[in-house]
Amino acid sequence: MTTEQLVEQIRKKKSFLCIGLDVDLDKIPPHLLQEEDPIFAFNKSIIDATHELAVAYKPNTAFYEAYGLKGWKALEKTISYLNEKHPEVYTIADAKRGDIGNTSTMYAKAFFEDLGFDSVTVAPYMGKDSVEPFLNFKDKHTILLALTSNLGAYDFQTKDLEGKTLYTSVLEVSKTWVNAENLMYVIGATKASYIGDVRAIVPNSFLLVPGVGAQGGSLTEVCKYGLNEQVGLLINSSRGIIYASKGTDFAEAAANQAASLQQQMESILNAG
Ligand SMILES: O=C(O)c1cc(=O)[nH]c(=O)n1[C@@H]1O[C@H](COP(=O)(O)O)[C@@H](O)[C@H]1O
Repeated sequence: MTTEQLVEQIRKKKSFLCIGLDVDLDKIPPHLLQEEDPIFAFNKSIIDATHELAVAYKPNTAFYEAYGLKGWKALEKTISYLNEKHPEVYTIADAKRGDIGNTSTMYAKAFFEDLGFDSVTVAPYMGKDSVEPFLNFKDKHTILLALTSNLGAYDFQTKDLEGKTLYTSVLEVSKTWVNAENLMYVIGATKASYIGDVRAIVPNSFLLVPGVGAQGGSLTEVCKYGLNEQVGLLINSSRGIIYASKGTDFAEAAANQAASLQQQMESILNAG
């Protein structure tokens, strides 16, 4: 999906919500465990109940890899379901990959060609030649970790490196890479006060912002500093939406949580 198509969906749905499909068999409603594929059954119900409220879905691959072959099959079924039934929805493989060039090419093929995701999260640590193989794919986005939501972000990312912080270097340098227009950046919602500095460097880039909900980030604060002319934000919530109930009403409860965020987003967009 192109950036323009994503923006069109955001305007149409009045939402820049991304729902994280981080499926943990210990947390899903127990009655689903009797299904042949409980992970897919859970995802399908969540998607069916929320697809009009969200513009994107982000399965974090750890939650699928943890269940081996069964987990990977459930991931495949989930992305195929989204691509076939809801092609207007933007999809993110949260895999945080990145390696030497020929290996990154294979990662990119796995997520873009084999599975058919619109985007993948990538770590910038190994530099240009580890990221450009992802950027070579047309109409696909590479979402580079810049300033993450966790406490460990302060270990390296905000440290001074020749007069600038490491994360600002990541933003400045990556902007110069081949097909940099295919880049988006991860900025944690818990780091809202830094978003003004981020926007000074990448005013037009989309930011994927996880950390609203379970991690305590504020949607209003993120929007205050992060919105741009094309909206430019995808706000992710995983646990806060998908585990709203452990009962048979789990999909409805998830939809209520998603609707509450969508309504706040609509008011923010109307006010802008
Ligand atoms: O790349 C990510 O999506 C990500 C980056 C980051 O800085 N922080 C972060 O929480 N995430 C992911 O975003 C999701 C957040 O989930 P919740 O805290 O349950 O909403 C998880 O899949 C995380 O792995």
